[in-house]
Amino acid sequence: MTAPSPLSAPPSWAAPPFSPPSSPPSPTHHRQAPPDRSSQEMKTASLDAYTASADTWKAETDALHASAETCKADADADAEAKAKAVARTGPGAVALANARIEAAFCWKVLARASRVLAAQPGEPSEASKLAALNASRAWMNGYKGFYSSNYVAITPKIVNDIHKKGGTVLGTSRGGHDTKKIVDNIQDRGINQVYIIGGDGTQKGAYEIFKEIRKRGLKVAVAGIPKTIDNDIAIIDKSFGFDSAVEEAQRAIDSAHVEACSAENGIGLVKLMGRYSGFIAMYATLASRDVDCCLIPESPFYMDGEGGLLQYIERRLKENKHMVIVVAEGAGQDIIAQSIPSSEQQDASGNKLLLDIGLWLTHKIKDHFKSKKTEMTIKYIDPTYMVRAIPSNASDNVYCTLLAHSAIHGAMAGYSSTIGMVNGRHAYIPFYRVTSTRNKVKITDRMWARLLSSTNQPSFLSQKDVDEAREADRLANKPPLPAGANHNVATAFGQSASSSSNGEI
Ligand SMILES: Nc1ncnc2c1ncn2[C@@H]1O[C@H](COP(=O)(O)OP(=O)(O)OP(=O)(O)O)[C@@H](O)[C@H]1O
Ligand SMILES: O=P(O)(O)OC[C@H]1O[C@](O)(CO)[C@@H](O)[C@@H]1O
Repeated sequence: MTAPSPLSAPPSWAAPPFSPPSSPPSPTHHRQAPPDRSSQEMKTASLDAYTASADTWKAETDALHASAETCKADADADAEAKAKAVARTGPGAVALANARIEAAFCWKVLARASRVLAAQPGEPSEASKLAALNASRAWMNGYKGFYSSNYVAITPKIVNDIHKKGGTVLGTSRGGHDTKKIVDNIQDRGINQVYIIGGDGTQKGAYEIFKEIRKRGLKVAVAGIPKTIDNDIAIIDKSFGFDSAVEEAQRAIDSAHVEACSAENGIGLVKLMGRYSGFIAMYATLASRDVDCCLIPESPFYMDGEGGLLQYIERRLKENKHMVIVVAEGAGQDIIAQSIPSSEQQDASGNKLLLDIGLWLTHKIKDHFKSKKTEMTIKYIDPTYMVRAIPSNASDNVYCTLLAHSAIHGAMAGYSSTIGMVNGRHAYIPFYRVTSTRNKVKITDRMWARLLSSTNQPSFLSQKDVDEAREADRLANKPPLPAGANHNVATAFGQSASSSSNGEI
């Protein structure tokens, strides 16, 4: 499809074509009339002369205008031909075609919207164009909002200061992703761009919507915007919300440190969110520098015996008289399952519910020191939703703005993808790359080594564990093959596969 045809009439902002003044300009000099002719004759003669010259001017101007139009048309045709030539050969062929489809489609939408809004045929007026573009809508309370409640119109005024509030003005929910109902709603309402904001599960839901839209041949761009405090979304450097959560988690660790220092053999124990990844615990520990032990799901540990956690706690209290332990909520699930039958319960989205490692550790440590008849005081802090309910910080506010800009640019050009920062640059990432694996802390990477040197904790790992972890990382980061990839692509893909820089920020 070619780019939308230029407007038939010049755009309203174009200056009207020059036209000479209807009444001849007053002469800039006064000639003395000869005494023998009547002044009226003279006036008529001079008026005729000016009218004739004005007509000449108009004719010349019209001719100039006509040639300008011709030149412009030639220039447009030339540019179009050049663009086509580039598009046929250059890598931008798909992007240009998409852009044209999108642009043509947008004009149609705008024209339709203007007819509705301004009840007038023909090209959209400026006001109706603006109104149509402003017809942004938000579906409330997550995916089920597409079909269980009406949308709300959002305007610049409504969203003006939402970045200063915690939580989400759109509301959220788990479960309720009915792909058919969602896409039916999108199709029935003539929506051509959908922006979906959320964590790894949300991105998976966005991918399902994209596949259904593609199957139906709809011209709808789907933009997935990653947002979760867990930072567990693959490929991207970090997720929006992560920095704010780390900042708040550090405050909980500071409180645990104060309490631990205020008691004989005081232990401050903090449990932090992050679901099955330990990024919040790792980065809050590095930020705080008052932590003696950080336990995350990705780094197994054991309690008893030589090199175990209880032995380390005893040693640390002897050295320092107090200590701070940070535990990610997903850590130690294998150990707890040995004493508490794993519930296998799930939330509405299918996420496995975690057993409470914080309470379990608190009781285990208390029982241990009681059995040793050693004085010890443990203060357990579980900030839970406080880490998530805070307004986003400055770093996340800027990141969020850039994500929004990138998402809109991509959707307006017709792309469907997850948007995110990869190695410091914003990128459009195919949904299947983001949804095929989860971002987890790599305990063989430098960042975890930096943590171990910061806390001086034992790695709780044998060489066998480290080798197994390296192999698991390698396999987890081998990019999945695109659907239907042939042998050559598979080989090429295998060669180009490089481990993503997850976990390093
Ligand atoms: N594989 C999937 N296919 C379709 N929809 C999914 C899938 N996984 C999750 N969803 C839907 O995406 C929405 C959000 O998922 P979930 O509750 O797991 O939160 P999330 O996006 O992972 O965010 P967070 O990790 O911060 O909790 C839910 O409505 C859920 O039903
Ligand atoms: O809000 P809910 O359903 O209690 O879920 C809590 C989970 O959500 C998150 O905050 C974000 O995924 C996790 O860190 C946490 O485990």
